[in-house]
Amino acid sequence: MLSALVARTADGWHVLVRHEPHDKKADAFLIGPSGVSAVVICEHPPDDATAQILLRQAEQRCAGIRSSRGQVLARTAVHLVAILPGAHDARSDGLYRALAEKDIDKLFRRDTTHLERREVEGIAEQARDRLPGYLPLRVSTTERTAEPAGLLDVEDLTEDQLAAAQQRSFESWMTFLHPQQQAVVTRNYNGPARISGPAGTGKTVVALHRLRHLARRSSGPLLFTTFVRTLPLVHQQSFHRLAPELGDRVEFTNLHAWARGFLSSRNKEVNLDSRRITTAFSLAWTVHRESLTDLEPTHSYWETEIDRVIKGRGLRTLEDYVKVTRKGRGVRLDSGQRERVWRLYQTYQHNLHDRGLHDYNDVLGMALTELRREPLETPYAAVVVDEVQDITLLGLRMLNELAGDGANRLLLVGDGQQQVYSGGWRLSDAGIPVQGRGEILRVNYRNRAKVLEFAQRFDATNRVDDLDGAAGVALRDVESANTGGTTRSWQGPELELPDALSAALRISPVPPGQTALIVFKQRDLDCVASILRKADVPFLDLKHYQGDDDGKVKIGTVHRAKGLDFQAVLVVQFGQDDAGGEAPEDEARELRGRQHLVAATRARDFLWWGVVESPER
Ligand SMILES: Nc1ncnc2c1ncn2[C@@H]1O[C@H](COP(=O)(O)OP(=O)(O)OP(=O)(O)O)[C@@H](O)[C@H]1O
Repeated sequence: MLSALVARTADGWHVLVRHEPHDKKADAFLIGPSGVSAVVICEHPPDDATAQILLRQAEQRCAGIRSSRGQVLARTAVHLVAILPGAHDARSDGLYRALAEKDIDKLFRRDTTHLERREVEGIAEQARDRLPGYLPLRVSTTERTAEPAGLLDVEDLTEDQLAAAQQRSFESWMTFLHPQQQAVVTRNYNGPARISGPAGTGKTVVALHRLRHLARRSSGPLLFTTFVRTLPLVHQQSFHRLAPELGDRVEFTNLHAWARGFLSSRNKEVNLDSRRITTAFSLAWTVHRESLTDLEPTHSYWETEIDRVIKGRGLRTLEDYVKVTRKGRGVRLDSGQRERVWRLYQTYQHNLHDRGLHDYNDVLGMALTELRREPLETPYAAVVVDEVQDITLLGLRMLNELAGDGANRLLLVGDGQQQVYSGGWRLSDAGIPVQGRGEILRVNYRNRAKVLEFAQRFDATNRVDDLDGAAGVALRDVESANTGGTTRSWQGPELELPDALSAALRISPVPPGQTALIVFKQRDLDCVASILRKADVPFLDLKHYQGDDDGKVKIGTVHRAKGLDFQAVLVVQFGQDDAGGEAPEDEARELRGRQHLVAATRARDFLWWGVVESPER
């Protein structure tokens, strides 16, 4: 059995085998481009207590292994694998991956590799010192046949390949973490906790490792959720690679889908129809337009007021609305003016009710009420919320109720600087106390230096909030972990945009499948989609993106792109009125700055920024 593992050393894997068998220690350690695995070979699958001991031992033995960049081997990156020689089939149990002998090849699958050769060599060398009692075994190098699978020899690389190899190290987060990231992954929080920090500092990476850490120490389901529909699916793919043994124990779903599924499980009917909701609002606007246009003529400003302030904060009475601080809203309203807005809200509510409709806030409100009436039968061991800055206060209250009280149950991850919707709150407004349990990550790992420098120009000088009213860290103050990168700018009339985009795709060193084209409004998306179609460039709307590399350029608005990253990003900004142009100028400018910052920080290596001079279409 071990010989099957040792045979892989010809392909650049390292195997360290115990001198003497011991039922509470791993039989071998396997180190390769997929990371580090402690391997036990046993007739029967280990029970939980034994698996926990094996895992802890392996984690402790490997603790302190470092990468050449000074990162530490994540405790959560050590896998436990049980090989069952007699079994026909084996099921993973959450603590370890179980494999029948015939399935051993799964350990070496190329799609699980994420470390470069020098990183593997570095780990193996340090592991030898940390694993007394284990002997490194190798097949003789003369038996070496093929080039190591998934590994590259630096001397043999052309410049292009070298660039490609550098990209791959972006996945090393599956094995190596910054010491601060590592600390947050395993820290014990005696209540709700919060991770904030500027774009690209690894907040999601930490959240995924933490999920694995918590799953290893608990039973029952765990939940990862965000506001954006497709984001959880993309992160789910990464998580399955990080923690294949956990199968579906961690649920990845967006907030509203979760709420709807939950309500349906309680036989509560939800009637959510975006088109009809818009009509309900438009009809209300027709009635109240005259009383509000002197304050602000664009109806979407008031639509946002209802969505993010009145309903989003769960306000029930005019008295509450008069008292509330409308953080981030540009139009100041005295109590008489708020009364006028309230009437618009009441008519809108009336219209929804008449049509038997629910809007997005209603769904969250209903789920909150239902959870308060009767909590989940099987509570989540932990709830992790990503991109929390764009969730409404009502959504936060629901999540807090869902997670329940207790240590390590609720983790909120976000960055106030990346808020792409208007309206603001503090976590304490939702009754979520995080004092003493707030972490700020400060090292940007995603963006190459030139890209980061470009993105920092969108960093407003305003004070950055840590999501709870205290000072946070802005993108301009982030430490950069990468060098290099390329940025290009273009400005011209719309007529020349097709040629400019084609040229951008041509000069980009990155394949189309790793490239995203980001705009700021839905109508701009239609425009760039039509350009790509005419140029025969295959593309996929980010609405349907689930993390696969299908060779197509991904296109979408910044609202869809947030939380994601791509090797190359092309941004098309139409004129100066891109973001939330409906709001009064200060608010619009701030929102626009944040949206630009989010768009620019999606790029890892190559960023092209195009400004279309004439917005007329
Ligand atoms: N420890 C690490 N080692 C190597 N790369 C890392 C590490 N942590 C993060 N990264 C890289 O940085 C990228 C960004 O990480 P992540 O998405 O977790 O950041 P974020 O703070 O959530 O970003 P944003 O707020 O912009 O969505 C990852 O895709 C990964 O490539």
